[in-house]
Amino acid sequence: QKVNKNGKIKRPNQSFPQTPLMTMLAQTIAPNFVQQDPTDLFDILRDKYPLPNGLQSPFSEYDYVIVGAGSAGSVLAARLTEDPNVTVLLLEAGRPESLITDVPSIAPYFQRTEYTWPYYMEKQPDVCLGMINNRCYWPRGRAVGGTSVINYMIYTRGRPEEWDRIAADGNYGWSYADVLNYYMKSEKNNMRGYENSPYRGKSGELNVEFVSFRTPLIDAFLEAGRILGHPTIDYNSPEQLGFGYLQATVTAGKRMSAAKAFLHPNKRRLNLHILPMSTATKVLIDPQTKIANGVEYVRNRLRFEVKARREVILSAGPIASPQLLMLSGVGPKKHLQRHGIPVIENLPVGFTLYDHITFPGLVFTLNETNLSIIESKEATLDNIIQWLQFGDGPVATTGAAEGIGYIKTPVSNDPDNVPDMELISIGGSLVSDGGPLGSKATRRGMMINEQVFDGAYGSVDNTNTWTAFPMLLHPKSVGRLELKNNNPFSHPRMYGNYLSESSDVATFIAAIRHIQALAATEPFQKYGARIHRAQYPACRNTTFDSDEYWECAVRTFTATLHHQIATCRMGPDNDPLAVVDPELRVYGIGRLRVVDSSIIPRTVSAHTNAPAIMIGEKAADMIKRTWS
Ligand SMILES: Cc1cc2nc3c(=O)[nH]c(=O)nc-3n(C[C@H](O)[C@H](O)[C@H](O)COP(=O)(O)OP(=O)(O)OC[C@H]3O[C@@H](n4cnc5c(N)ncnc54)[C@H](O)[C@@H]3O)c2cc1C
Repeated sequence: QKVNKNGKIKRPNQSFPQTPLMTMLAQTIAPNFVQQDPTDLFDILRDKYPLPNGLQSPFSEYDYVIVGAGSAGSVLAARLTEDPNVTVLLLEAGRPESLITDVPSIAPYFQRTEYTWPYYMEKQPDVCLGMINNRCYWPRGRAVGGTSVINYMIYTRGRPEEWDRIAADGNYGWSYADVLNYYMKSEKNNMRGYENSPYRGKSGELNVEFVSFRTPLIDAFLEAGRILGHPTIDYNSPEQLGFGYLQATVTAGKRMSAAKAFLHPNKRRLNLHILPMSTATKVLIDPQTKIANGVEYVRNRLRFEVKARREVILSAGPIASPQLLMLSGVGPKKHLQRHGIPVIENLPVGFTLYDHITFPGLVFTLNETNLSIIESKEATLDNIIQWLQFGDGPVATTGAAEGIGYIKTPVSNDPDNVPDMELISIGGSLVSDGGPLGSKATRRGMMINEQVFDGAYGSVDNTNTWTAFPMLLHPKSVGRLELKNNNPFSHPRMYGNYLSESSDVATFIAAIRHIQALAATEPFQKYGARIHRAQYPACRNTTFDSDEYWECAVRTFTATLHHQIATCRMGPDNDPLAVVDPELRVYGIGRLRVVDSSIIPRTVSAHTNAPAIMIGEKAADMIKRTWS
C-alpha cells in the first residue's frame, strides 16, 4: 500500500486488496514486529511489550484474538492467559503508556496527544455553542491501557438498583450482586477506613486509593453536603446516597491504568502476545457459516491477517467496536448497503448511544488566596520532585477532582433511591490553569472556544475559585452512531442528541440550584464564595440566574465526561435494540463477542472505567466456561 506524508495508508474508499506477496513479505520482515518506531523520541519513557521469548513475529493463529488493549481488553487478556495452554493475541492501535501519562495532575493534557483518538460529535445546532466550531470533542484513549491511560482516574461502580434493572430486562448474570463480585475481584482497596468493608476487594490488581493531595475546598463540600442532608460516606457502597472523598485508580500517587494493573505484570507470559501500534481493520467472518475466524489488521503500514481458533473478541471501546462490526458486515442492513459493505447480519449496531454530559461553567470566586489549586503556582520543581519521590503533593491530584456527591433532585420521578445527578467537587475550576503562563489544558481539552471563554471568565482567570461539575446520570435523550464510509481509518459519525428531552434540561437546572445552595452554606461562605456572573454570547437576551439563563449556559458549555455506552447494546433476544446477548455474543454470528463499555445497555451512575474493567473480568469467566 502507498503511504501519505503523515505516515497514513493512502487507500481507496473500498477495503484494500490483499496481495499474497505483500502478506508474505510482511510476515518475514521480523524487524517490523520487534522494532519500535525509530522516530519516537519518547520511546525511552514508555513501557515496552516485546513478544515473549525473543519471538520475532506473532503466530498466524491463536485461540483468542482480542482487539483493543483498553480497560476491558487488558483484564480480559490477562485472565484468559492464566491458563498456560491458552494463547491470546492482543491487538492495540496505540502505543504503551509512559512516565508522563503516570502524572495524575496533567490528565487534562492527554485529550489532545498521540494517546488520543480525536473524535468529534456531529454538529447539533442547540448545544456545544461555546465550543470551537460549535462541536463537542469526544476524545478516547489510544494506548496500551486504552482510555484508562488518559482518563481522570475516578473510580465509581453504579448503584445497585441500576444493575438490578439491567438484569431485570433479561440480562441474566448482571444483577448488582453478580457485578459486585467482579468489581471486588479486580480491586485492591488501599483506602484507610474501608479495610473491613464487605464491598471492597482486597487482593485484586487494580489499586484504588484516596487522592493524597486535597485542598480545604473538599472539606467545605462534604460539610456543606452534611448541612443539606447528604451524609459523608463511601459513595461506592450500596447502602445509601451521599458525598465522599474521591476514590481513584492510582497507586502511590501515580496513575493505575488497566495496562499497569493487568498487562505489565503479565507481559512475560509465553502465551500472551501484545502488539501495540497494530490497528484492526476488519473481523474476518465466513459469510456462509457466519462464524468469525480471524482479524485483518495493519501494522507498520502493512496488512496482516491472524486466525482465531476459538473466538474473536472486540474490546475496541464504544466507538471503534461498533465501527469494526459494521465494517465487517454486521450492522443495520440498509446503512451497510449504502456504504457498499456486504451484509452478513442485520443488527441495530449503533442505534443506542447514551453519554454523561456536564456543565463545567458554574464558577464560584473565593475571597482567600491559597485555597484552590492554581497550576502556575503548583508547577514547581519542588512539587515535581516530591511527587517523583513520594507520590504526593499537588502533582498527585487527579486533574483537581476531589470529591463526589450523588443527589436526587426534586424533578426526578424515579421510584427508586437512584440519583439523577452526580456532583464532582473540584479544588478549583476551569480558570485554575489559566493566566499568562498557564497551560489552559482543561478548557483546551474540551475544545472550548477561547473567545467565548475569555468573554465569560477572563476577569477571574487564574484566581481562587471553586466549582462542582453536575453530571447528568440518566439522560432521556438518546444518540446514535453511524459509519461515515467504509474506510476503517475514517471516524464514524456520532450524534449525541444532547438535551433533546426537556426533562434533561430541568434536571441540570435543579442540580445547578443545589450547587448554589451548597455554596450558600457556612463552610463555603467563610471563604466568601460568590457566583461568577459569566456572560455568554448566546445568552445575552437572558437574565442572569434565571432558569432560561442556565439552560442557555448549559447549551453553551455542553461538555461530555466521555462515558459513551450502549452502541453494541446487550439485551435478551426479544430486545429489538440488542446487538449482543447477556454473554456478550454477537447475535447471529458465531465465535464473536464484544467485551467493553459499548455493551452497557442502560445508563448507570458511574464513570465507565471501573464498569469496563468489571465487564472484562466477567467476560473472561463466561468465555472460560464456554470452552471448559
Ligand atoms: C478524557 C476522559 C476522561 C475520563 N475520565 C474517567 C474517569 O475519571 N473515571 C472513569 O471511570 N472513566 C473515565 N473515562 C471513561 C473511561 O475511561 C472509559 O469509558 C473506559 O476506559 C472505556 O473502556 P473500554 O474498554 O470500553 O475502551 P477503551 O479503554 O477506550 O479501550 C479501547 C481500546 O481499543 C483500541 N482500539 C480502538 N480501535 C482499534 C482498532 N481498530 N485496532 C486496535 N485497537 C483499537 C483503542 O486504542 C483503545 O486502546 C474518561 C474518558 C475520557 C476520554
